[in-house]
Amino acid sequence: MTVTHRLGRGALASLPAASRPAVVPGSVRPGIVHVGLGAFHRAHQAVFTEAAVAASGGDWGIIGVAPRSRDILDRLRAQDGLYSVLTVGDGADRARAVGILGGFGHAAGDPYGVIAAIADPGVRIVSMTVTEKAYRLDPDGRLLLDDELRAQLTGHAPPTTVPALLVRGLLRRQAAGGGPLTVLCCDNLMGNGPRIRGLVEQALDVAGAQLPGGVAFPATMVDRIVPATSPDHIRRAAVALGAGDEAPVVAEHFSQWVIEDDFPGGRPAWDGVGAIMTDDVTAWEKLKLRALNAVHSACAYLGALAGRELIADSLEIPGLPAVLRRFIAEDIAPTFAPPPGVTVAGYGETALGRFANRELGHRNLQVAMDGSQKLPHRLLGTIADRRRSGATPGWAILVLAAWMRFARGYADDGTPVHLDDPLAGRIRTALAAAPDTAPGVVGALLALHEIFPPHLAADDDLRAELIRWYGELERHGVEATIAGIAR
Ligand SMILES: NC(=O)c1ccc[n+]([C@@H]2O[C@H](COP(=O)([O-])OP(=O)(O)OC[C@H]3O[C@@H](n4cnc5c(N)ncnc54)[C@H](O)[C@@H]3O)[C@@H](O)[C@H]2O)c1
Ligand SMILES: O=P(O)(O)OC[C@@H](O)[C@@H](O)[C@H](O)[C@H](O)CO
Repeated sequence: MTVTHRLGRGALASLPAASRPAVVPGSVRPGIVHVGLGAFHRAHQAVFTEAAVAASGGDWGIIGVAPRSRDILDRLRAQDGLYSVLTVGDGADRARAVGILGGFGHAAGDPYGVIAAIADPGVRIVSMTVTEKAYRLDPDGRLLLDDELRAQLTGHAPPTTVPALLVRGLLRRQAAGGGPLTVLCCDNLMGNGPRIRGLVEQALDVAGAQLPGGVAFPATMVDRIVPATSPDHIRRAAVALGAGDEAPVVAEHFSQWVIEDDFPGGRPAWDGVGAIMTDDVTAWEKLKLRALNAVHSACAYLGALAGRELIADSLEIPGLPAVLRRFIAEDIAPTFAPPPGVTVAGYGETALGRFANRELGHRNLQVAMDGSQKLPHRLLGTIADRRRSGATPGWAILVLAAWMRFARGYADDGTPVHLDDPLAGRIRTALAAAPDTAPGVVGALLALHEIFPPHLAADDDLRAELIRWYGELERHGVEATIAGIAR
């Protein structure tokens, strides 16, 4: 099929009825500023919000802010803010346009425009999906200050970073009498609400100010697998939509959102379209980060070392699904009580089924990215909790050993693998100064206090088990190590 025209308001009438947006683009007044206009927001919060506005109304259009590159803004502006979500996984591609984006901002190019949007009284929610590293927090939630950030927070440099946008935006809003506001972090961080509240309080302190009244920071658990869009996805979206789209996102059918209901300025009727509103999201967060994200990381590091490209390929390593099931049942499940009506094993099984969705094309190297920022939230809590109970969580430690092998920068066959991580420099320096042996690598990486809390770094049993697994992976490679466990 040849697609001759591009998505935009003018193309809507020609789209199949099931592919048209639920709201007319530009027709909903903005009530949300969202920072981080990446793939995930466009396939998750934007979709929930559009459905909620279509069903129940409300001025909840979204102003999408790109923090750094303006590429996505150019693509979306050329399409009147429209883009499509390509849903894959059951053999039939489906694409539907989304029209809830009603304005744009660019933090790197026009930070004061973003701050003005945050201060606008019509805006009552500022949400974010900017990846773990953008918050500049250490694993204990301490703000990592440098001269540049300090200058941004105190108003001596343009506020282009996430902490500075939040702080300068809140102060401007307070000065303008902007009214109550909810700051909603939709990143995969444990305790994301309180963590961002702590970030804002520390950053305000540097700015010589205090948290204004009427600002809430609910925690939330977000879940939908949304890989980076590939050229093949762009081609398939155009075919499914019947119009060219330069900004589609690809996603699985599954989508889940659990949110603490603390919105002093109001919120869209997300609960009417499938979101779960709750008083306490902790059990959901632990379930998701420990029984889904950590298992995802396990697939990514073990699979990348074994030379597998996709998450779905990793699951084809003989014996790996069985090892992952034992990781979930023996190490993860004992560490928390799941939400009522959910079992950790059942949830983990569903996650494994979702990871096997080959149509997503989710690359191991994408999930493996930023391990230093992700592992504390998804893996180290499990290890710490099991160690506190006197247990040695062997499967979790195998995953950590796989990350350590991966951090060296080579797959099992000696092919270089790219370490894409904000601490890559620190990691390389630490490894270069240590012997390239199991005890040398494990010792050098455990000493990175930006990743490992002192009680784990000083745990001799953990270290010994890490060295044992690292040695197995070094001697035999991933495939033979996993096969040996299965025997
Ligand atoms: N993609 C998913 O499957 C998924 C699922 C659940 C949660 N999430 C959360 O959403 C986040 C983003 O995922 P995505 O798929 O949209 O990724 P993406 O790569 O498409 O977008 C990342 C966004 O973060 C911004 N960003 C990256 N580094 C930054 C920095 N240092 N400072 C400021 N902004 C920065 C980018 O500009 C971009 O807007 C994830 O890190 C995760 O916390 C993603
Ligand atoms: O998005 P990240 O980079 O925090 O982690 C990579 C994946 O584990 C993650 O994106 C999952 O796909 C997602 O969390 C599923 O909801």
